[in-house]
Amino acid sequence: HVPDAGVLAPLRLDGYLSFHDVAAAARDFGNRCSLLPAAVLHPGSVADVAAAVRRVFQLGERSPLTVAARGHGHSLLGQSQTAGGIVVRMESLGGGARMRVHAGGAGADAPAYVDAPGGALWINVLHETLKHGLAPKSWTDYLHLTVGGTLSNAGVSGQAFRQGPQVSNVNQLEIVTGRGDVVTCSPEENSDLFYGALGGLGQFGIITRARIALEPAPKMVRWIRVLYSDFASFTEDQEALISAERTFDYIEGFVIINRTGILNNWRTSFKPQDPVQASHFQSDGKVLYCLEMTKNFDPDEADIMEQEVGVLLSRLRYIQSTLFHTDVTYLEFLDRVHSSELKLRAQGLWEVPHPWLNLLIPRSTIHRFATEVFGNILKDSNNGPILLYPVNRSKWDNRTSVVIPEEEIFYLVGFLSSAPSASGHGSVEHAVSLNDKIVDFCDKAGVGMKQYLAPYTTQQQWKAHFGARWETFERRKHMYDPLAILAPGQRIFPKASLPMSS
Ligand SMILES: Cc1cc2nc3c(=O)[nH]c(=O)nc-3n(C[C@H](O)[C@H](O)[C@H](O)COP(=O)(O)OP(=O)(O)OC[C@H]3O[C@@H](n4cnc5c(N)ncnc54)[C@H](O)[C@@H]3O)c2cc1C
Repeated sequence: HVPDAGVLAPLRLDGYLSFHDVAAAARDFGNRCSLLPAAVLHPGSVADVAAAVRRVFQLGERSPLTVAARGHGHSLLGQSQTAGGIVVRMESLGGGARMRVHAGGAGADAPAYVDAPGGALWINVLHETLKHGLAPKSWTDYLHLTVGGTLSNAGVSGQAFRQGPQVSNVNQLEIVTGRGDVVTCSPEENSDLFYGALGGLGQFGIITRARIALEPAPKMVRWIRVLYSDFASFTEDQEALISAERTFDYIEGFVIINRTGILNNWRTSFKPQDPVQASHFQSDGKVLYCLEMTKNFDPDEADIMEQEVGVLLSRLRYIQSTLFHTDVTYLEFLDRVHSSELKLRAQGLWEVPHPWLNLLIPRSTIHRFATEVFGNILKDSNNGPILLYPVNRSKWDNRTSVVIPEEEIFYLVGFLSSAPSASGHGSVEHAVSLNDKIVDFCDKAGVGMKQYLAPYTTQQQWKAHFGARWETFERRKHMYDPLAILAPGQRIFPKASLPMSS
């Protein structure tokens, strides 16, 4: 049943409604789910977004129409799609011309920020702010994602241990609610909606603008990798680094099980002496752990950076012959995954299915988790990079909708699998069966895991995910999107007349 999006036709829009590109809006990065919308709205203004949502709201609960904001469509399982509804192409409002950089003044009273459209790609926010010598503080590993898309999840990368996730670095939002109202919100004004929308999986409104905190942009980056064969030393060093006062500016880590093939190494453009490809280092088939760090520096003060890095490295217990580093610009470092994307695209390997699994594991159970997962479940193979790095809970604002483990330190563990073949080890089925084993282990062993970018398909699962926070999440839904019009692809609140799809 395809509902009639023609009900939007009488609207006077600054942009336009299209019907020919519905197939493209039924795809995402996960490439495992395809829900065909009735139409795609290319908004020319925030008023267009509000008018479309308001119209659907006015149709009432008997109308099956829903509205899905689509960022860059980098969801994994249809989260930015809608079956038979309206997809709002947020990138139409994402251009640099709509960005406003406020350079701020001296002192803490006038901090710098940028007002960026919800549909702006982070790479474009970076380009725009760099013109003023400024940059956002917290990132994702990949910048071709939208502001509204990552803020609806959390936005986590190697800066989060110090700066918090991206949702901790926003001062104000402009939101179109599920009633079609345009609301400005911040910690001081409409704070319930502000915190609800951050990590809110698009459930309470469409973010049309975000005020993002800025800092002076670093010029250069010393980018360092070292290897460990011992998991305990690897994680102890990571934890010591994220807890220290004077430390690196970015700290991540990854697990190296299978060192061959572009699909296992796509995540980075780290060039000069990539340890992942360093053939001279023999590990006898053992699992290796790579600690990745950066130190920002001004080329005029490279000596100071060298000294500081030397002191920091001297406290670590990595395998001494495996220290690799390179110096790149801040922009090159932040945009590092994009060059790999281009290589994969050239080989047709970017559009393959991506059965990713992202977990947040408390510090107290990370060893048990690693023993089972890397020693047993994934002993011989993996289908893509595996990230593993700690962050501190105190940097996450617990008033947002983001769900994280209870402990002060927890790990982000990302299994970024690709499934290039229809059967065998490279298939979706194989990757999903490994993911299921990992999740199953976590449940049975009481690991205290929470999923990030969770692909749950029933409200029961979501209730378990939110735990004690479910009541607040549900209350906010009734308040801001009472007809459950928005982001139906998250499968949290089915619109009354629509069956829950999986
Ligand atoms: C290669 C790659 C690397 C990644 N690296 C990281 C990483 O390092 N850290 C990290 O945290 N995440 C990472 N992600 C995940 C990323 O945060 C999610 O894919 C997220 O969905 C953002 O993608 P998007 O902007 O394309 O949004 P979409 O996938 O289009 O949308 C995501 C969800 O948000 C909703 N939405 C979209 N725009 C808005 C808006 N303006 N207002 C309200 N709701 C909206 C959609 O309806 C959907 O439910 C990565 C993803 C990929 C593909």
